[in-house]
Amino acid sequence: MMRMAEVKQVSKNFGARQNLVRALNNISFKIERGEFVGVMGPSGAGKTTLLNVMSTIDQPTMGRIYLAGQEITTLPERDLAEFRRNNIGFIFQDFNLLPALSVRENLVMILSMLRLPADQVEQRLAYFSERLNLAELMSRYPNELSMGQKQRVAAARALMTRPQIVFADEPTGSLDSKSATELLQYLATINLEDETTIMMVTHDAFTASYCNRIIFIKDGALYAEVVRSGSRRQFFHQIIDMQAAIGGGNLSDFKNRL
Ligand SMILES: Nc1ncnc2c1ncn2[C@@H]1O[C@H](COP(=O)(O)OP(=O)(O)OP(=O)(O)O)[C@@H](O)[C@H]1O
Repeated sequence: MMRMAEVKQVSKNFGARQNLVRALNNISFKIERGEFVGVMGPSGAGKTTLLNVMSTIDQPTMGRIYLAGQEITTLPERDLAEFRRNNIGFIFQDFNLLPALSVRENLVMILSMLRLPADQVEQRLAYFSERLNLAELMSRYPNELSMGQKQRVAAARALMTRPQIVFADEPTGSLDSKSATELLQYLATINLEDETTIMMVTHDAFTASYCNRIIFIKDGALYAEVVRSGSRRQFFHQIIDMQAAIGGGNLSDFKNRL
């Protein structure tokens, strides 16, 4: 297997002196090509920070990060923009759809940056429109979409460029359970069929059970890993058990208030 990502002794601090927050504390791990990795842990553990530094949105305070064999922590901004465009897909909570453009135009704009021939643009639009059930939404504008519909458009936009790695932050957070399951099945399919590597932050054990491996972080450091070996149902229960062990989740928040 080829290495898709490597995080080497990465730390990220916010603020200074008495306001210093160590969001990531000397964390190291690897992701192989084709893995579907979940990131879980209590609120404030550093999950989003980890996703941001790995996806080139933010810079670590210390340490090195490699994506697809390229060290991204030393790339100048100009090269980073191109690296991002060619290699990375983002499915984030604020959908970043351009309000003045229709859904179709939002999607075409992403593809036009890849300078694909027109027939391939149409082909990909058709493929993703069908996969993510967007046909009826194509001529609408973002403010005419529900949260779940926006999330589907955002997912299509992230996947259309056929990135090597997709970073997703709570990608099913705004979806009803049927749409959430569909999106997860779709992510699992492109992970299997296209060997797209996926790294996904989630609080939800059901969502996480679609991954092959879960990295649990606590206080900015690696706490444990759970690798799927049996059925998704068994994996789901392993994830629940680890969530209980790590604490600080919703359940313990609830208990603390009793
Ligand atoms: N821009 C920032 N400035 C200051 N502190 C920050 C900033 N971003 C994050 N932090 C702090 O860093 C720590 C890690 O935050 P992060 O958002 O990565 O956690 P998380 O695990 O994603 O949490 P949640 O599950 O609640 O979304 C927290 O203590 C947070 O308050």
